[in-house]
Amino acid sequence: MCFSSRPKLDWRFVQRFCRILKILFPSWSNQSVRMFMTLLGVTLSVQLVIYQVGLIPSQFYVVLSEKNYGKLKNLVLFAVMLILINSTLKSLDQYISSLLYVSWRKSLTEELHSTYFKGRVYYTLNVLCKDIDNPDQRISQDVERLCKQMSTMASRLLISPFTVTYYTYQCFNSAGWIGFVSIFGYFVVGSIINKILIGPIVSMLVEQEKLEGDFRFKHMQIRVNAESAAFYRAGKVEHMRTNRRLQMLLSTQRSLMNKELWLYVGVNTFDYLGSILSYIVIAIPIFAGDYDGLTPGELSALVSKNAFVCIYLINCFTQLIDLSTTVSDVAGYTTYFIGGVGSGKVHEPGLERGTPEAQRRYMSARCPRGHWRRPFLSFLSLYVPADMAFVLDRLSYKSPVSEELLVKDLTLKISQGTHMLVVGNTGTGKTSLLRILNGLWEPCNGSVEMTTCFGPRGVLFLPQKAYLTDGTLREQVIYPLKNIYPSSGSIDDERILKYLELVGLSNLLTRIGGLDTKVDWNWDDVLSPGEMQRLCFARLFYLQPKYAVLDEATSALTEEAEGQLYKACKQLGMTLISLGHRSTLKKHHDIMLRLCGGGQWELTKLKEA
Ligand SMILES: Nc1ncnc2c1ncn2[C@@H]1O[C@H](COP(=O)(O)OP(=O)(O)OP(=O)(O)O)[C@@H](O)[C@H]1O
Repeated sequence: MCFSSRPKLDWRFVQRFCRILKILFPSWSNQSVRMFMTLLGVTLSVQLVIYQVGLIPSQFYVVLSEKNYGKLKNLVLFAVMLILINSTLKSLDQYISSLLYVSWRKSLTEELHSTYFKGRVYYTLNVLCKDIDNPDQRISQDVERLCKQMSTMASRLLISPFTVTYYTYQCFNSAGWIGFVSIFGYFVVGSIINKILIGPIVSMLVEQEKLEGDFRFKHMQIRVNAESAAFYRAGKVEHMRTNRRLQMLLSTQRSLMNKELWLYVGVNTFDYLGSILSYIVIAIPIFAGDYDGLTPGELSALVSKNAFVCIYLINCFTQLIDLSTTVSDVAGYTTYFIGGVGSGKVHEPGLERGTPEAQRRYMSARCPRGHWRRPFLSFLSLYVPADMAFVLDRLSYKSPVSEELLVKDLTLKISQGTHMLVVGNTGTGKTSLLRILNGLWEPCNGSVEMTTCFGPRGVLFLPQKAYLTDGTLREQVIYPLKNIYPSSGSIDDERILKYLELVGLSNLLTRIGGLDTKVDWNWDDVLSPGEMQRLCFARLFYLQPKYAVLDEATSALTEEAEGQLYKACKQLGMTLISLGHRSTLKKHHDIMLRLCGGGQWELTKLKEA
């Protein structure tokens, strides 16, 4: 599922929001539910205390007009006590809200992570499906904002029906039905104006979020490629380009602020008119003579109480309006992303083939040897012998953005012991063939079947860009395994050291200070491209797959080093499928697949069997 339209407040939105609620409250016994219930209790108590605090000024009017010293003393003590209780409860409310925020952020982010890293969703979202901008920002920043907003607003929203009913009743008591109707009418008018003013702001907020992400991404791009940029002495151009992104962001922010100005005028007018309205609604029964029998002190107390009740009722309504703004602003887009991605229904080419069985096998790295294996994608009804890695049948494929076929009707079997070299001009689709074999892209026609598993003892891909993750040297070597072998395993240490030596990186160990030394640098910044490629080969030797697919994996090495590494691969029993431009690669392979462009290809023998 790729996202193609902007978020709307519709039925789909409600469904997605419910999905989020399910993640936040997975079961009744869940810690979040308990915390939320406590928060609800505390918020309710705060409301009760606030009501008492709100009545204090009116009581002061009475006591002061009576000049009663004894009552004044008691009232002061009562007021101080209420204020202490109020501040304690409010602080508790804030504290529980913060805890709830952390707990919700954990649940929501972990849920998103589990979908994002499932299969190859992260690849699909970042490379193939461009309809979601900056997924990283959605996961890190938007989730944070949504959880913060919800933890502060949710409990208040839930108790708002009670507070609204109670204060409506109080307002009706002191100012009659005119008071209640005027305030309700005022709220309706305020909401309509608010809705009109907020309309253009929502879409602009979404745009601003996108530009914010783009600006941050530009800085990240420079951070990751600082050395390359420095070689080009690209400071000036990068300065200009980064400033351009900043300008775009700031100009959107400025337009947003211009539009927000009218919203602020509306909101502030609404707030201050509300306080005057409270006096107008009490003025009506006073002028009508309903309270003629009251003393000036009692009348002041009534006006004060009525002002508090009316203003608080307006405040309750204002909170509801604020919440609708929050929902359409932050939650709108975030829910769109979280509800959509979190549902785990992002279309992912090849996932059917790789998941869940293949993924499990890939990560657990326990591929049985010497068995007949069931194909992942069963276009053949027969079982395929275990000495075969891929069966391609009239396979045609193209790039996702083009209609032109890169390769047409390719039929081929890749079997154990037959090393294959794939060559061809730039852009003829060599790496794309690997994407198809790996299930990252879908073929247009024909079929491709992987008849062995991913990972150790199956197939391992070394991509064109050597990828080093964060972590220790050991973690680089055992990648993508997580912790199959305990870090204290000495046998494992011996193997790792042996392979580091074999690829000519023993000095790295001395430099870093050990296999498990924690590093805080980015490996890409401290290793040369050749060292990175060598480290990837150490990884390959450590994992010892039956089939190694190498995409220009030796391009940064000398021919001599390349020869040594290929020899070591073969000694370890690997069958090689290589992509590359160097003619020296031919001698390490048995067959050669040449991609000629325009869908054409040819297969030739390099060595006699
Ligand atoms: N993610 C992508 N989205 C759209 N088009 C892509 C994507 N990746 C690659 N392409 C396009 O697909 C075509 C084949 O690319 P591929 O990477 O397979 O080339 P190649 O033969 O490996 O080239 P090289 O020898 O330079 O590595 C190219 O035209 C490329 O621009």
